[in-house]
Order: sequence, then structure tokens, then C-alpha cells
Amino acid sequence: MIDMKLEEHSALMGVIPRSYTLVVIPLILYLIYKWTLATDIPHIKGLPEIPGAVPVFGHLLKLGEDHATVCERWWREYGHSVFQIKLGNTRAVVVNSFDDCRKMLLGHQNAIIDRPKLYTFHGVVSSTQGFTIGSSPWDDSCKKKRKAAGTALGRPALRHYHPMFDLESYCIVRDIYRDSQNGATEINVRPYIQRYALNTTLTLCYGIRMDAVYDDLLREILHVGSAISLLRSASENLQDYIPVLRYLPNNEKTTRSKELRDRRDAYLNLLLDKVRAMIKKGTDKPCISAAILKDEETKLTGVEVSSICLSLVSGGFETIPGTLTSCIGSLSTPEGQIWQDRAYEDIKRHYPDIREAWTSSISEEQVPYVNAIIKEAGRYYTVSAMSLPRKTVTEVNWNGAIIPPKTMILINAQAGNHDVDHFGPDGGNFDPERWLKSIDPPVETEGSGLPHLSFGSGSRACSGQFIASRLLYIALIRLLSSYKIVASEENPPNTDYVDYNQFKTALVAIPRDFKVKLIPRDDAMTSECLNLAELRTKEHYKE
Ligand code: HEM
Repeated sequence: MIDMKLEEHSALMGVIPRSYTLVVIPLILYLIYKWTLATDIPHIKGLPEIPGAVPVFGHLLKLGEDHATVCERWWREYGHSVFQIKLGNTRAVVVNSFDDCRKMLLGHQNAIIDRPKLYTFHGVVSSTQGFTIGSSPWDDSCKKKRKAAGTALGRPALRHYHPMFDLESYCIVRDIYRDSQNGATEINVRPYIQRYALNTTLTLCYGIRMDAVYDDLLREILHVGSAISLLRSASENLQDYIPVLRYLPNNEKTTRSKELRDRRDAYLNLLLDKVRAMIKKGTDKPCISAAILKDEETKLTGVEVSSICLSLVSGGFETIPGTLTSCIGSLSTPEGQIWQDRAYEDIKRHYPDIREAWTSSISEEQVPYVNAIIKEAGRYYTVSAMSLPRKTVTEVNWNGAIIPPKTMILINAQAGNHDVDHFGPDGGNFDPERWLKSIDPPVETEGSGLPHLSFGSGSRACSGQFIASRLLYIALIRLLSSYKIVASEENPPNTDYVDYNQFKTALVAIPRDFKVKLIPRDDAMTSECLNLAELRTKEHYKE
């Protein structure tokens, strides 16, 4: 039977004309070639495409590790602020100039309310605890989670967190005072700020905090969280855009993702178990998970609760340290000494008694020079350089070009934040005074609209931006009123807005390590502020 088939086949081959083979083989090769160039969304007419896409990879190889910087360069090189590129099999629209980013985020906010799903992050890492809000596609569940996060993090909620702000910011100064021997030894400030950011969200979510800067659980959460943030970046995860890579034997990326997922599950479960135990003993603190575990008027599922807590914890633990550490780096430079002195003068102008500056900082952001530093730190060090990707749900008519539904939209916040056409020729420099209309005394420029792109904007803007600004403000008021911060000569900061980041592939920048020397401003006053803060927090948190 088999022999007969082979014979028939050979006979048939004999009769197939040579010219037919000459047509079919090239046709098949052509179709394969076209297939390697195909994208989820076809070419968008009327929107420039960056030349040089190659089969299978599209522009991924050209984009290298640092997508934001390469797209910023393409914008200037090709003269188009909005263009399309191919990330493997995914077509994406990249928006670069400040005005275009604002127009896309605000003018088309309903159309770009969705977020894309990525294989590694959504399919592997998030398979157990649900998606974070920032990575959830827009649906009813995401709407509920965003609303719950908005309530917990909105301006009106901040007044409930004053004791926590007091305690956590006190701990920064307490521990750097101790570890630097009040300025005698140079230190790296980032670990203290990491604990500050993480404890804040852990307290909000679980009513739990860690006192030691190098606490094992604290460092595990930070380590795993950072590693997972790498799994969300396009440059690290080619398998998201080149599906065939997923099926390679011994796929290390998937193995690593699963390992990190398990480690994350372990600490999230541990935290929830601690809350359950506290509820049982009646010692639980008011926090999101206790409220939900006790079922206080909530319509959220268990996975939604985990997802909210995960969003809050992961939303703040790198963004705040990234922004604040880099900001301290710029302030510690010789030029930064002038900004620090002006900020200190402005703090004293508003609060002649520094003790009052410490206590007021938890409830009001009144010192214009410090507000200007915070805005500039947010703008200049765009810690989430490519923001979080969006996806269209309906058509976007972009100057006549129709961007179809389901297209990935990438907001190049780094490019927009340094757009010289918007911020002026010195847009590439760190200068807090760009946000002041007068320096003596400092008066903030009237803010109309969006100051910078670092928190995104519109329908999926950062839910944590008010609490983030407050945390940056309190820490700066307390640090700047206690110390003059001077860059180390051996380990100075890198203050370049691209190069300060040691991992270009991560979703959120991790500043290169540096050290600073702390010169006490008024030793007796700092000790007094620390003692008072300790008394206040002891009184508040007494069992
Ligand atoms: C300096 C600090 C921070 C920066 C620069 C930052 C930046 C961002 C950016 C760029 C987005 C995407 C916005 C968009 O698509 O338009 C975002 C989303 C988000 N952020 Fe932040 N963030 C910061 C702090 C925080 C904190 C402290 C929290 C929570 C405690 C937080 C929670 C969130 C959440 C939940 C989202 C998702 C919003 C959504 O998809 O609907 N962020 N953030």
C-alpha cells in the first residue's frame, strides 16, 4: 500500500511541469517572508513608519535596550513626533512630543483606556494573583479596582495617613542620622527611601511595616518586585512579540517568571495570613485587606483584593525611590547647593520654627521652592520612561490617519518631558526654578493643566500621584531642614536624565548607586525634631 503511494507520488512528480515548481516554491517563500513581516494590526495609512524593520523582529533589534531614548532620537532624525513601529508581530504607535503626548492622553482618553496583554507578564507572572491595575485591560473588574485604589489614594484619604507619614519619614532621618554618625560617614540614601515607600504601601494594604532597612522580608519584596518589573519591558521579553521563542526548549524566561511568581505568591500569602491572624486576635490595623477580609461593604473578590494590594505595593516601591534618590543626587551637586540653600530659606520663611515645618509637612504642601524641586524631579527623572503601554478600544483619528482598535500606544514620557519645544532650550537640564515665576521670594507659576508626563494623564493616569507627591514633599522638607547634602567625591551621582538609570530595560528606572555627605544644619534642632517625632509616633502607635 505504502509502496504504491510512493510510486504514484514519484509518477506525479514526473508530470509536474518544471515551470510550475518554479512558481510554487518562490510563492511559498514569498508567503513565508510576508508572514515574518506580518503584524497584529496592518500598516496604518497616513502615519509614518520608521524604516528598517526586519522580518520576525521588526524594529526590536534597532530599538536595543533603551526604547525611550532610541524613539526620542528617531523623532528628531525623521521629523515625526508620532510614528508607527513593529515590535516583532505587534504594531505600535509611539508618541513623543509633549503636546502630542498630552493630546493623545487627554484628547483621546476614552479611546486609549485599555492596556495590552503581554505573554510573559500576563500569561505567566500574573496567573495566580491577578493583574495589577496598571496592567489590567479595561473591563468591569479593572473599573472596580481602579475605583477602590482611587478612594484609598485620593487627596481626601491622605488625612487618614498623617501618623504613618510622620513615622515613616521620621525613620529616614533617624536611621541616616545613626548610620552616617550624623554626617561623619558618607551614605547611600536609596535603601532608606525604599523602606519609606514600601512601608507606606504595606501599611495601607496590610497594616504591616518593617522597621529595619535591611529586614529580610522587606528586601525579598523589593528584590522580587524589581525582577518582575524587568519582565514587563519590551526589550527584555522578546517572546512577548516573537511567539515562536516561547516554544524553545528550556525557555529560561518562562522558568524565571514562574520562580518569581512563586516567590511573590509566598510573601503575598504571608502578608495576608498575618492580617488574618491579627483579625483573629483583634489586633488588626485599619487597612485595605483587613476591611475586605472582614467584608466591610465590599463587592471585590479575593483576587481583586490581591490585585489592588499588589498594585499599590508595586506602584510605589521603585517609582518613589527612583525619583527621590535621583533628585537628591541633583541637589547634592555644586549647582544643587544653591537650590538647597534657597529651599532651606523658603522652608524657614514659611515655618520660622523648623519643628513646625516637620509637623506641617504631613498635612500640607506649602513651601513653593520644595514643590518646584518635586515637579522638576518628576519631569527630569522620568522614572517610567515609556510610561505604561496603552491600547486603543475604538478608532483614533490622528490628523486624518485612522489608528484602529486594539493598537498598542506607547507614550514616550521621557521624550515629551525633555521636549525643548515645550520646556525651552534648557529642557535637557535639571532646574527647579523653571516652575517658579519669582525666586525672591519663591512663587510657583500658576499650574494650568499637565506639568509633566511622569504620572501619565487621562483615563488611566497614575492613581498614586497625590500620595507620591506628599511622600516626596515630607521627605524633602525633613531632610533639607536637617542637612546640607553634598555629593561624595569618590562616588558622585550620575545626573544625566538617561544615564542615571542602571537598568535601561526595566519598566521603572533604578538609579546608579552614589553616596552623599550630610552636613548638619542645626544639630540641636534636628535632635529635637527627631525626639518629638518619636514621642508622637510612640503615643499614636502604643499598643
Ligand atoms: C513618583 C512616583 C510615581 C510615578 C512616577 C508613577 C508613574 C505612573 C505612570 C506613568 C502610570 C501610567 C499612567 C498612564 O498610563 O497614563 C502609573 C499608573 C499607576 N500608578 Fe503610579 N507612579 C508613581 C507612584 C505611585 C504610587 C505611590 C502608587 C500607589 C501607591 C501608584 C499606583 C499606580 C496605579 C494603581 C496605576 C495604574 C493606573 C491604571 O492603570 O488605571 N503609583 N503610575
